[in-house]
Amino acid sequence: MSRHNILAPSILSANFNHLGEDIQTVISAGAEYLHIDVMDGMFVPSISFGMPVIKSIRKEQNCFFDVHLMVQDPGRYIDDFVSCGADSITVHAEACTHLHRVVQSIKSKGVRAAVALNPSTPLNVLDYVMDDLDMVLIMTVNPGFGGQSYIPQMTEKILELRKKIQESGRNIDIQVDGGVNDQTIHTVLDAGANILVAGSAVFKGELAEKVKRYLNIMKEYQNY
Ligand SMILES: O=C(CO)[C@H](O)[C@H](O)COP(=O)(O)O
Ligand SMILES: [Co+2]
Repeated sequence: MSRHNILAPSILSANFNHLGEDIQTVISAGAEYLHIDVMDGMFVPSISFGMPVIKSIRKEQNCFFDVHLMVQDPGRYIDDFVSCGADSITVHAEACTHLHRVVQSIKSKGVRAAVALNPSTPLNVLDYVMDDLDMVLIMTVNPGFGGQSYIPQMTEKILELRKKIQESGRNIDIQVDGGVNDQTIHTVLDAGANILVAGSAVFKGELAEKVKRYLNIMKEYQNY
């Protein structure tokens, strides 16, 4: 079966002194998604950035904005993130009291809907929303910071999710986020992930070279 693999560099690890140029570099090198991490200091300990920053990037960028909301009760902000340019919105199952309602709200705005699961959250919390999802995000670190190490037990979770999706005949992307780098990229692709977030591995290196190298690796897994 043919699989569309996508690289999603996370700007959390970018140098904000020249953010616009660096985004252009990774997109020109072939990255299809730009991963945008919003943190509220409540759901996760850290605070990153919000709507004004995203709006400002959107003024100069047409690429696909993959917005990862690490925000408590994200249903309050769906309209705002759609208006500032999100193409896909990911909410955490753990942050939503009414997950089904929030997913419906994202879909009703005509953008892609995704749910993220923390490492300790089981896959079955998705059972009754799966039909409405375009993507599931398996967190391979505990959310909140860039530059953490991949949690090895998450490989089994990715495998299990890929099996579930295949058996159901659904067309849902599996995204992984956290600790994707030279050492772990083959592991997550082998397990069945097809959208790879990479923050520090891309932005702390030679940007274009890293993106191209990862895209070449991902091509090897197209017919998985
Ligand atoms: O959601 C995130 C953190 O919660 C980031 O997307 C993630 O950490 C990317 O950074 P790295 O690739 O360096 O692990
Ligand atoms: Co993220």
